[in-house]
Amino acid sequence: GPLSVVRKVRRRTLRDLPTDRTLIMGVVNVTHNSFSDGGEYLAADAAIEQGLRLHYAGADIIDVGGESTRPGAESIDPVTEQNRILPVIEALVKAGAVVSVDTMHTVTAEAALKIGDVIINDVSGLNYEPEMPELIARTGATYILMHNRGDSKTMDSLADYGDVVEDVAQELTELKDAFLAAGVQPEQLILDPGLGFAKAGAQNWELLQGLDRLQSLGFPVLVAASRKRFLGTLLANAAGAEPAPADRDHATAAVSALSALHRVWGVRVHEIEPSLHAVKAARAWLDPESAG
Ligand SMILES: Nc1nc2ncc(COP(=O)(O)O)nc2c(=O)[nH]1
Repeated sequence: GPLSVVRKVRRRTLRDLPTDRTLIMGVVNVTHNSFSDGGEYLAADAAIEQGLRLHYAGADIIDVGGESTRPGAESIDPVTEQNRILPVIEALVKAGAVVSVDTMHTVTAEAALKIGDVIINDVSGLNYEPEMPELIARTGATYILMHNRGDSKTMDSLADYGDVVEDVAQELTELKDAFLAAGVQPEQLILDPGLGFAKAGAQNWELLQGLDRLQSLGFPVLVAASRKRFLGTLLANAAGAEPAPADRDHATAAVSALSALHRVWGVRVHEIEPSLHAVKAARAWLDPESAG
């Protein structure tokens, strides 16, 4: 397997990462439909190889998720989720990667935190599990608060906003306040507008245009636009045919560059190099002395 090639390396945490540029979070979705054969073992092995590929391609963080968050996706039970992702998390932590765990389940987050200093990346929005704030407060883990409404089955029907930027800012503030009230320290929190979650088409672009408003809440912001449907819509050809997700990486890199120009904390992407080059160009644009 891939672990035979991994030397014993020092485990790394967020503190080892660059602070002068937007961070690159690579995506590893360990879901049975991510891999052609659907076999769990092969999914884990392939997921570890994919995670190592992204790590060696320069990803600062590897985001490991076991549950598809596509609109309408079936929710999976935490045990299935843990069986899928804990082996992958362990291998990547041992390889020296900084890992975030994409989970809505407190039990999965707790199990992952036993492996290492992982970031908890929770897409549930205001529907977070009641025990999550206490776990985050108790462990001191870094927690990504993402704006969402409803669940994978209802979120598309909940995309009604007065002013999407103001409404998302307000709902993220409610979420943030709930976690602070549970004893979570401000420096543990990262905010995320949840592009594609209870947002339709142009609302995603309005949120990107309103990035400064979200950053004015006083927390680092993660932008996760990579390969999403609203990019496909943008790139549709004259016949209305949209490029496949894997053909949206140039538009993704453009959004990464623009996000980095706004000094966002990080961008969550499926392909590393285009966005890594994009955020380095933005850093040089903002600070020519840093251009080497
Ligand atoms: N923090 C955060 N996590 C996420 N995880 C999965 C997806 C769904 O995208 P994918 O299925 O392409 O990974 N989007 C987000 C997101 O927007 N923000």
